[in-house]
Amino acid sequence: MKVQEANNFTRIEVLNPQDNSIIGTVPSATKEDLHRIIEGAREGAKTAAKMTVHFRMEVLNKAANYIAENHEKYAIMISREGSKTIREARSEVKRCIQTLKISAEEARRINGETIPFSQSEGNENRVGYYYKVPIGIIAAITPFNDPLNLVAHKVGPAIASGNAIIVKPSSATPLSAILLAEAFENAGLPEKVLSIITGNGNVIGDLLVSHPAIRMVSFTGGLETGEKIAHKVGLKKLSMELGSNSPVIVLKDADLEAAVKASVSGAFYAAGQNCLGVQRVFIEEEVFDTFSDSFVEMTKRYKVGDKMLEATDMGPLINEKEAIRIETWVNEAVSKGAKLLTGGMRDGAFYSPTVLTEVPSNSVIAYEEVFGPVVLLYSIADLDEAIEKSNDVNYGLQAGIFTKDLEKAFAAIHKMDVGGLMINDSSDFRIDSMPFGGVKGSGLGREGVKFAIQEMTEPKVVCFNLK
Ligand SMILES: NC(=O)c1ccc[n+]([C@@H]2O[C@H](COP(=O)([O-])OP(=O)(O)OC[C@H]3O[C@@H](n4cnc5c(N)ncnc54)[C@H](O)[C@@H]3O)[C@@H](O)[C@H]2O)c1
Repeated sequence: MKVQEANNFTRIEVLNPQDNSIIGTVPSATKEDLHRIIEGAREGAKTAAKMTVHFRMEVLNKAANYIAENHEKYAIMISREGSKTIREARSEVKRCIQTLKISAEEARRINGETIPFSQSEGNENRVGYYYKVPIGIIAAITPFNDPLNLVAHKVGPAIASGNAIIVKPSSATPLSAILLAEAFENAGLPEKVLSIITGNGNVIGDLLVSHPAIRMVSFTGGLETGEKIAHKVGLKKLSMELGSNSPVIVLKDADLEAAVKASVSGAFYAAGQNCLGVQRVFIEEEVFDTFSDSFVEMTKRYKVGDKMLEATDMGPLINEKEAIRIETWVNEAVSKGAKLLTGGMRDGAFYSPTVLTEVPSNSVIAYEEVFGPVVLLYSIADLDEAIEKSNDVNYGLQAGIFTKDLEKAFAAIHKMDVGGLMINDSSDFRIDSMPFGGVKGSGLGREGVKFAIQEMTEPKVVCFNLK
């Protein structure tokens, strides 16, 4: 399970986005390095398929326990190389431990069933069953924003189902993935079942996703990258966890205080660099002013600053380039007539929590994924208008609705084009065992351990002719 030892001497610097200090370096793999890793993974796949279920469970639990024992080391790494505050990083470590423990539990539930052959005339003398087999080698490509738990969401299910896996983490945050590999090494996972390859997606990406030895590509990242990869993979399984610009609907009968609190935290968690982050809030006009005033007041109380301080609520963007992109999008909306209620200030990679209203529909920020700390508030006449506007984008990951009216909640359940709808919670709600994924430009397939395992296995049919 060695982290790749690259043949070349080119290294990628991993920077702390807050001050651009160098935290470490990782190899920038070449295609030759990747060929070597894939050859190793072929052996790893044979080893993985032979691992008994109790051994897989033991390894997953041991890795989870190792992370729990070294909790703070993992949290500090997530926070230093990424953009999460130390408090946010600690909660990601907790979730990663959960993800691995759930993977251990699910390993024992990977089963098949008997097939009633006698339903088909002439087959009364046949008996048989199907069971689930691993698919072989999985390529996992992961983004920067949850650098530990999103990797665990691919590695945990892959090991639980007896597969080998090659992880290519984001070059901005590869060190947390390497620490995850350390936990598995410590837990006794055999060599080459898990490999980590670091490098530029544009250099090694095509080969990784199109290589015939890879039987599944499990990607989490942006829509544009996802589409590029989808064109390259060829005949293999594909799972795509992409972005969104998640809506939350607030009806006039809602508990407004709860709606404001959940929407603010859903919008600014990880400085808005969250695929489930609240981007668009549709508020019934009767309560718009009350909601908006309270939302802006709570936003103004957010403490932005040093990620490592306990008191900090929000850290920087992953780099200055991202902060500049967000600034440009906000300025474009304002130049087209949007009203800036608070925020809109940039300082290096930091961008202040920002609230906009009256955003014209032709502003980029109205329909693209902002992936930053910016929320758009809309006044709407009724639920129908909110649903129509929520659905009128190319994304559909998760959404939220705040109402006490069951009938209206069910109308939203039936009509919203999303992978998950949270009633009286923001779009940002997730636990690691629930099915997770989107429709439209938000993705293909589902994660959430049990569901990832389904994607990573194939049913194999066995049929006995007893005649
Ligand atoms: N749905 C989800 O579960 C989920 C979770 C987190 C993040 N995301 C999405 O991820 C995006 C932010 O992350 P990001 O900026 O790291 O995404 P990104 O698409 O820029 O990069 C994701 C990964 O793809 C790699 N990559 C880039 N070009 C490649 C290529 N040509 N071939 C193969 N790999 C390539 C990158 O190196 C990185 O490891 C947002 O859009 C966010 O919504 C989705």
